[in-house]
Amino acid sequence: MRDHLLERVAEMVTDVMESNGLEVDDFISVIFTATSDLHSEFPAYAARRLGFGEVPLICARELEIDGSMPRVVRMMAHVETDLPRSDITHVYLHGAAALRRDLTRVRAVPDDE
Ligand SMILES: O=C(O)C(=O)C[C@]1(C(=O)O)C=C[C@@H](O)C=C1
Repeated sequence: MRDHLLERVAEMVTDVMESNGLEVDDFISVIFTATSDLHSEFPAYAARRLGFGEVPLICARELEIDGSMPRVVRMMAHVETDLPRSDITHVYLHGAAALRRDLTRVRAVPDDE
């Protein structure tokens, strides 16, 4: 369970970086949220293992809204980039690909990949 969370968070952080041409030094800070059914590890630990040791990180609980998708880790990154907001790629992996089909620049990876 813990390994799965660490692996999936590392996949998310890496994909956000690759999809937006970002390096660790471009990150000002990152907020992770996890749904209240996730207990095995802090998502920030996965980021630290990728070299984010000097980037301010924090983990928080997602709101428990009735009917919302379980077992989701989200990240909001504050970054230095020359990309205009419209060119930022938002990454939704596995089951989370269903969350924001309205975004125009989204890189969604379905659950079976
Ligand atoms: O983007 C997501 O991950 C969503 O679930 C959508 C949404 C939103 O309505 O904008 C909902 C809850 C999250 O806290 C963040 C964003």
